[in-house]
Amino acid sequence: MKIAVGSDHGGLDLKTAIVNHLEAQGHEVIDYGTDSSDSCDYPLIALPLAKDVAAGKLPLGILICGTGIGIGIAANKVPGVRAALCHDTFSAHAAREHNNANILTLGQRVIGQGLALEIVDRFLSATFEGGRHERRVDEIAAIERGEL
Ligand SMILES: O=C(CO)[C@H](O)[C@H](O)COP(=O)(O)O
Repeated sequence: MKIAVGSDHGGLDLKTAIVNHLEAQGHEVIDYGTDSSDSCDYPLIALPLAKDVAAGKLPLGILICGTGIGIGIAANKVPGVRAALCHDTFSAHAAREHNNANILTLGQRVIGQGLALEIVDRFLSATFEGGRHERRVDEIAAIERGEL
């Protein structure tokens, strides 16, 4: 699978671990930066990745900052993005199965690397269940379009 990955300085170490993990599994990783530990601004990392995921250029993305919160808030400003902050494996698969989340966000300063990699695996291996959940996701899209 082709997967978009990005982080600010607060998520760089975890991003590197996730990139290595995904490539070892045979995924193609598109890295949106950052590439150094210099301080940078997470909205500017989130935006290009979120736009590409929303446009369907990549099916799924992973964004990391210190908490996973700011970078997720920024990504969710892009219509069509459903970014989910998941720090447990149940939420990781439910985010795909129920919410059709297309971006996973993680906080490097919140959870350990081992759990983070398990969360990534559960997020990527889950699939959207549709049905009643599709109606709800469609309602979210209608809110974005100003129709609700
Ligand atoms: O978690 C984050 C946003 O939600 C950022 O990574 C965090 O705010 C960066 O903090 P600092 O500039 O002090 O390293």
